[in-house]
Order: sequence, then structure tokens, then C-alpha cells
Amino acid sequence: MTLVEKTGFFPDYYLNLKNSQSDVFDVQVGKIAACRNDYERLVFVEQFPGVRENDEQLEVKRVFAGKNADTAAQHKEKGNQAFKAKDWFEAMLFYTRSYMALPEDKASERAIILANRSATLFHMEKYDETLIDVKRAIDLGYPKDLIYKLYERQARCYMVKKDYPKTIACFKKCITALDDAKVPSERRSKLILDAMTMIKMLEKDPLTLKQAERQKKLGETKPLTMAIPDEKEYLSEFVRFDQNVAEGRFARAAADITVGEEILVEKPFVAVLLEKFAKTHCDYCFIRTAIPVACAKCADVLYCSEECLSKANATYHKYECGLLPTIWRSGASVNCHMALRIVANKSLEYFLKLKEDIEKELPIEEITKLPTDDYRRVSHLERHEKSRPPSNMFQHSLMARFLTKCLVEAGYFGATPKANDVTTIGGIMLRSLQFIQFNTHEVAELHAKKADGNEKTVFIGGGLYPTLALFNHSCDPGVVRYYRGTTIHVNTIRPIEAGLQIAENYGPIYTQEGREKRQAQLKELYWFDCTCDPCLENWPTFERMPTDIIRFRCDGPKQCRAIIEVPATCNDFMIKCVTCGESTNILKGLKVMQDTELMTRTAKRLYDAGDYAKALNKFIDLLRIMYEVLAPPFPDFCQCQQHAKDCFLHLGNFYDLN
Ligand SMILES: C[S@@+](CC[C@H](N)C(=O)[O-])C[C@H]1O[C@@H](n2cnc3c(N)ncnc32)[C@H](O)[C@@H]1O
Repeated sequence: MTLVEKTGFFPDYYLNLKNSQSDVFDVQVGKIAACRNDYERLVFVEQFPGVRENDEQLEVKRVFAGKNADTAAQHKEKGNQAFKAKDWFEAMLFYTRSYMALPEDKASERAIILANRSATLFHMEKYDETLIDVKRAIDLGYPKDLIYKLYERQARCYMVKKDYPKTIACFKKCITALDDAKVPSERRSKLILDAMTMIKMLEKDPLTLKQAERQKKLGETKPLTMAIPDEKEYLSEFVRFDQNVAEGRFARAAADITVGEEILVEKPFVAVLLEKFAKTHCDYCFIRTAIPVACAKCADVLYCSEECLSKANATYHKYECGLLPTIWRSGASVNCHMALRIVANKSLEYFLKLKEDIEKELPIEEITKLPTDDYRRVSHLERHEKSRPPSNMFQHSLMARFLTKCLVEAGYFGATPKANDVTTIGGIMLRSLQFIQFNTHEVAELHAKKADGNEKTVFIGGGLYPTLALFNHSCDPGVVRYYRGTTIHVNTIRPIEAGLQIAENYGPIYTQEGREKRQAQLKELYWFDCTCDPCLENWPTFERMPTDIIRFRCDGPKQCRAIIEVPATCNDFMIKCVTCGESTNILKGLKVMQDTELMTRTAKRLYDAGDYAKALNKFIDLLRIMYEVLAPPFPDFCQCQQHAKDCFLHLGNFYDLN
């Protein structure tokens, strides 16, 4: 079952159903082929023998188990002990756990925990994070008699950040707040004196006036946040979409595209974080965060900022809240979760209104012009509806039914759900499950350990990118992807001539995997026979790539650019092209090969020194130069492409394991 990734009650439920009627099951399931659309399929599974009878096994219920004041108090106590022992990291972790566990109505306790965590962060010299937590604590109503401490901490952070006007402002607030503080008068006087001294000293500093003037000119500064700035979506004017019978829709270069160009920046239509990152990454933007904010009702996921929390609450989280344990325990894959979220992101009314339109075929130019949040941007993606075997369609329909039941439980359909509405949404859920299967991307984060230079890409979730989903696959892809948060960036990794396809890669590339394995994998997962150049010509993997043959491009008078294979030991330098019959002088190519050796060394040195942007520029130059005279596959080009890919990954989500 591709719908489930791990053990859970859903595969058990399915097996039970199957085993309870082993003789007739396949025959019964086969009848689903007579259904004309997804809505009929939903009605079919609803009436399938044993389905409703076994509903109890689906355990669909909302649970809010993570919130508990006693547990929160225990974590807080452990945090306090760690703080006393100056184990700042441990203290921070316990304060976070405590904060996550605090129930909604404990606002003042939440403020105190955040203030404690801010003290810890201050000791860790994480000043931006400290400022964020201090602000959150103040916003949550931190006690008046203690608030002077937070203003003082704020002042000290701004001081380290050399923002003197803000330092002065915070010290002034601290002095005023001391009026409400319950501290012995001697201590109060000392605190006031310290603050006044700092204010006087900073007021004399010429930098203070300069900064104040600048801040006045720039106006109100944006509140500090650890979230990455909102990114602008972009599609290069050189990308066109086309289609044919054999390959469906695909992207094509409208003009020559050089290597290293950013051709697409796209936000996901929907994205879901894997369960195992739910306690380290923001559920909304996938940014790793050490200072999360929590949903008021559940402790299942966390958010990097109030902004992400409120965006999630305004869309999918109001339905997923309390249901996440059910979804995770079911064993449903992240793809299934994505289907549920696609529906949860929009209202029942939205889908009821759109129902007829979803069925209408739209030409590709119209689809790409639809608003980015229109369901029809994705509803027309490839789903291989006609070639699905009945058992596959049956399993998907059962899963759609289960996910729709989750939404019923979550109140998506109101207090008294209408059967017709549930079927409609079930049908949309089923359609979504089908196109998600062939069109999603795994959102990645690069894990690197500076000490030993080890790097690996870790998948943290899944996302559906409507424009990128129209790109076909090649085992020698023209582009590379990386992610910033959930936003995908697509860059060319070799020159692409006008008119040629711009293909991405769905998993196996020719340098790493032999043709048979690649083709089998693509057939199994994406249901097509790959006919890219490496597959047609059976290009060797990197390990088997010959080093004694050089593949030059014909540079003769006719510029036919055909490939001329020359043994490395060849003593001639004028070589005849079998395609155009003209001779090419390979000395130019040999000189390029020599030059690139030195450039490669420089680029690698920059990479090892962590200067990825400069290294990338060098690798891109190298790829451009090599591609001009040599034709892949050849080892130097592949290696260079790999290095450029690694550089790109460093521009995206990154986690330093040190
Ligand atoms: C992500 S979609 C790509 C866009 C798709 N061609 C469309 O029309 O929507 C993946 C599906 O496209 C088709 N596809 C992708 N690469 C292909 C290729 N190199 N040759 C033939 N079909 C391909 C397969 O049907 C695959 O399941």
C-alpha cells in the first residue's frame, strides 16, 4: 500500500476487511471499475460490505492530551534546576516543553515560562531570540511587579546589538517599571542608578544620535522574527509549457537558458511536515526553531512565530488541531495528510461552488493563469485515473473516506453534516490523493557537520508546487531544486538550448544508478517509461564512465555540434566529424580541459572554506566553459555539476550539526 508509510490502524483496518471476505474480496473490489467518477467511488466504498461495520477500528477522534498544567510545572522545575546549574541548553529545552504543555487558560504562567526562557537565551548569547521571547512574555501579560527585569534584559540585548536608541528606551521603561516592583528600596535605587548611568553614557555617544535620526527616517521597524523573509514567487519568461500525447505536459525553453539561472521560485499549494520534525520545526513554514510558540489547544506541533501560528489557525490547523495524533497513528503517509490539508485549507462552500468547474478540462495556458490558491491549479495535475487498477482505486477511496471522516469529526461540515456534502468532499479528497501521488516534492534540509565535512540531505516534509509539477523527468536533469522554508527554488544546472525540454529529476539520476533500476523505479512510482537521452543511449554511471575517451562537440565550419569521440591517447588534433564531414580542431577543447583543472581547484577551496556563493559562481563558470566544447557524459562535468548542486543546497534550509 503506497498510501501508508508505517504501521498504523489504517493498514490493519484494510487487512481485516480483506481477510474477513477473502474469497470474494477481489471480485467485489473489481466492481469499483464501473464507477464513473470519484464521487461514485466514494459511494461505492461507503456501501462496500464490512466497511461501515468496522468503522470503530478507524479510531477517528479529537484528542487534546498534550496540555497539562502539572506536567508543565514539572518541566518548569527541571528547567529551573538546569538554569541554576548553568546548563543553559537543557534549561531552554525544559522551558520549551513546559510552555508547550501549558493549557490555553494559563496565560500568566506562559508569560513566566517565556521570560525564564529569555533569561536562558540571554546567557546563551542568543540576543535576537531573547528579544523575541521577552516581547512574547510582555504581550502575554507578564506580572507588573517583575516586568522591570524584562525591560532591563531587553536593554542589555540592544546594547550588545549596538542599537543605542533602543537600549536607552528600554532602560527608561525599566526605571518607570521599577515603581511597581516589589524590591527593597536599596536594590531599587541601585537598579535605577545603573540604568541612569547607562542612559547618560549612551546619550553622550555620537552614534546614538546618528542611529536615532536613521531610525526616525526609516519609521517603525518591523518586529524581530526568526522566520525567513517572505519570498517573491517567480517564473522565468524563458519557460514555456507544451504538451504531447506521449509525455503529457512539460516545460520547454523559449530561448537559450544559461547554466546557473534561477527559473522558478514557487510557494507550495500545500505542504506538510513529517511527524518526526513536529517538535523541532515550524508546522507552517518548516523553519527549524529553538524558540517556538504553541497552539493554545494542542501540543502536537509548534510554530516559529505568532504570525505562522495565526496563519495556520486561520486555515488548516483549526481542523487538524487535536486530530494530528489520529492521522499519525493511522499510519497514513504524508501524501494523505497533504490531501486532507488541501481540503482543510478551504471551506466546504468553496468546494461546493467549484464542484462543476473541477470536472472541466482547461488548456494549460488557462491553468497557469489561475490564482495561485485556486484548487484548479492542482486539480488538473496528472493522476493516471484511467490506468489505475481497481485495487489501487479501492484503497485510495477507502483512504479518502477515512480522511473525510476526520474532517467530519473536526467540525468541517458543521454540527449536522449532510451526506451529499460528505460525498462531495470525499470525492475531492480522492481526486487530491490521486494527483498528489505523482506530483509532490520532498521538502529538504541540508545537514552538515563542519568538523568532518559530512553533509546529507534530510527530507522534512512534502509539498505540492503547481508550476513545478508540470515539469517532466529526465535522468540527466537540466535543473536542481533547493528549499528556503517551504519555498522551492529551481536553477539550471547546465545550459538549455531554445526549444529543448527543461526537465527535472524525480529521484534516480544516470550518474548514480544504472538504466534498468532507474526505469523500474520510475515505472513503479510515476507510471511511465523513461526515454531520456541517458536511457535511450544507456549512458554509464559515474563509476563506469570511460576516462580514456573524450567527447568533444563538433566545432567545424557548419557548427553541427554533434559529438566527436576521441581517445585520450590520440595524437591528431584535426578530427573529422562523422555527422557533418567537416574537421574540428580539438586543441581548443584540450586547452579548456587544462584551464578547468585549475579553476576546479579554486572552486573546491572556496567550497571547503564555506564560501558557497563564490564557489557556486566558479562552478557555474566551469560548467558553461566545459559544456561549450565537451558533451556529457564525462566525469569532470558530472563532478562539477555535483559540486554546483551542493552549493545550491547551501543556499537553502540548513542545519549545522555542530
Ligand atoms: C509531475 S507530472 C509531470 C507533468 C505531466 N506530464 C502532466 O501532464 O501533468 C508526472 C507525470 O508526468 C509524466 N512524465 C514525467 N516525465 C516523463 C517522461 N520523461 N516521459 C513521459 N512521461 C513523463 C508521467 O505520467 C508522470 O506520472
